[in-house]
Amino acid sequence: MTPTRFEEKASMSVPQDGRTPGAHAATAQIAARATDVTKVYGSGDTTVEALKGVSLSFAAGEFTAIMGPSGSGKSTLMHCLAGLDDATGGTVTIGDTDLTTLNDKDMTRLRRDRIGFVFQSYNLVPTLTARENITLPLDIAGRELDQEWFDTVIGRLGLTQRLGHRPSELSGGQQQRVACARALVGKPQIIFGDEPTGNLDSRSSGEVMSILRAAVDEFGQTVVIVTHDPRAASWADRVVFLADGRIVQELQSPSADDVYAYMKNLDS
Ligand SMILES: Nc1ncnc2c1ncn2[C@@H]1O[C@H](COP(=O)(O)OP(=O)(O)OP(=O)(O)O)[C@@H](O)[C@H]1O
Repeated sequence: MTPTRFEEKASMSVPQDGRTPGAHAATAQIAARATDVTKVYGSGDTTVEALKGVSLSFAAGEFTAIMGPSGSGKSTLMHCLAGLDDATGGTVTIGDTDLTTLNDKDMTRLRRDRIGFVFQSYNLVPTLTARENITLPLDIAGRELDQEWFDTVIGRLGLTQRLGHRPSELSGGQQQRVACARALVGKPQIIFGDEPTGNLDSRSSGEVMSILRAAVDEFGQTVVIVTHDPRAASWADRVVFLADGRIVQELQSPSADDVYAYMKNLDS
């Protein structure tokens, strides 16, 4: 991503938590960083080296897609970045916070307050309405809802008429939009998506990707997703490819065809 493009995006972003777009561009350059991250599962004969020294930075206001063959370490990397799993070696930072220094309580608080998640399986609470699902993380944290921001997000996601519905009364695409709203309303520094379009048809998939794109372009957030879908990846500013636990390539603003061609190359 060129600096010009970043500055353009930062100037369009909505101020958050008192930050101005200018300050966003000037100070919050790196939203997350992995430095020489390793991850080993098991021991002895069953040892699996899932990550073999991954170093990667995520600029604030940037949209990154992580791709690679099955078993290449994508989910492991995302889980380590998001504090859902511990790295075996190396460091992971969210903003200025080194995750390896946090105890369980502080880690839970960081995940709750500074990270948004969108999962393939939506992870909505079936007994709660869409509105209750969206505000649940804030309710648990005892944080006040920013009603204006809530209305902006809900309007942008086309959920205004669906807030009273339970997940079973919503389509898959609508459920994933509720999950996106849940990730956005708390204004987290960074949103992680683990195959957020994995269960969706191409239309719903496009809707969800356009929302994540808007989270970056209009709301100034940072988004990192894991995906197998070249079309989904083409919404990102850059696509990072993993193979066998290592980063093997990065493409800047690729088309779906570029991504597809590189994946074929990687498979062969
Ligand atoms: N809990 C675990 N215990 C042991 N091995 C694991 C565990 N989780 C992942 N692995 C192994 O680590 C490697 C990387 O797995 P990971 O799920 O990160 O890959 P991935 O690229 O996300 O794959 P996929 O695209 O199939 O979801 C694989 O060899 C996998 O079998």
